[in-house]
Amino acid sequence: MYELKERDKIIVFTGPDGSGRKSVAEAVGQTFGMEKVISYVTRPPRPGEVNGQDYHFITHEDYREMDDQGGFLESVEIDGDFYGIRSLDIEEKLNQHDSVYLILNHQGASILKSIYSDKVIRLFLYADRRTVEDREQKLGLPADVIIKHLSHYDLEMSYRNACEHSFENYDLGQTTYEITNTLERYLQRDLVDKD
Ligand SMILES: Nc1ncnc2c1ncn2[C@@H]1O[C@H](COP(=O)(O)OP(=O)(O)OP(=O)(O)O)[C@@H](O)[C@H]1O
Ligand SMILES: Nc1nc2c(ncn2[C@@H]2O[C@H](COP(=O)(O)O)[C@@H](O)[C@H]2O)c(=O)[nH]1
Repeated sequence: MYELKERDKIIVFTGPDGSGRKSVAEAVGQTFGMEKVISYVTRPPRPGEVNGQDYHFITHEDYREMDDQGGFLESVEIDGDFYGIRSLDIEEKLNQHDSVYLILNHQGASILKSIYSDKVIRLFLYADRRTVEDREQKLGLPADVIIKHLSHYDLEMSYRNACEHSFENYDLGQTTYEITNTLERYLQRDLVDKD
């Protein structure tokens, strides 16, 4: 396990699919100059997804090989595919920055918390089921993907109280503002509040 520095923080965005984790994480990441740790996944890319940006898309064989070599800090199976975060990626990014962010389901969030305890801040985002379904339809996700995502909705929602902070996300600007203020307390970058 990589030994974290005093100031290091790992920010985990979690919550149901379609709650807006990616949108908020990207905005907040830019504000704080935080880099995203990109997951490895065995599922094929969806239209518009870019290898190395959204995920590292790899074969089941390559994933198994990396896993056998102890390459993953956390690894989970979701709907028949494997998703994992490589230990080396966290190490390399934290060598360059004091904080990184990840977007994980509740299992991944829980594993990271159990490894790095108070270095991990879990931010739970949510919106009601109908809203996340509408968003995913507007985004053009295939129907079978939306059905899979919605099948996890209740379980992901039940993780809310375990997280350090939770935010309903209906107004993207407002959510981003609230999360920025919350993270500033941990990251202490002396951001000026212009509102
Ligand atoms: N507050 C909001 N109001 C309206 N649309 C939003 C809001 N937040 C996010 N969205 C939109 O909802 C869609 C899903 O958002 P996003 O991809 O950020 O969610 P996610 O939680 O990362 O889900 P997924 O894992 O399915 O990508 C995107 O089209 C995004 O632009
Ligand atoms: N525990 C982990 N969860 C991950 C990881 N990478 C992504 N995810 C989450 O999986 C679901 C499904 O994602 P999709 O892109 O296939 O729809 C979603 O909630 C992601 O946030 C990971 O490395 N570990």
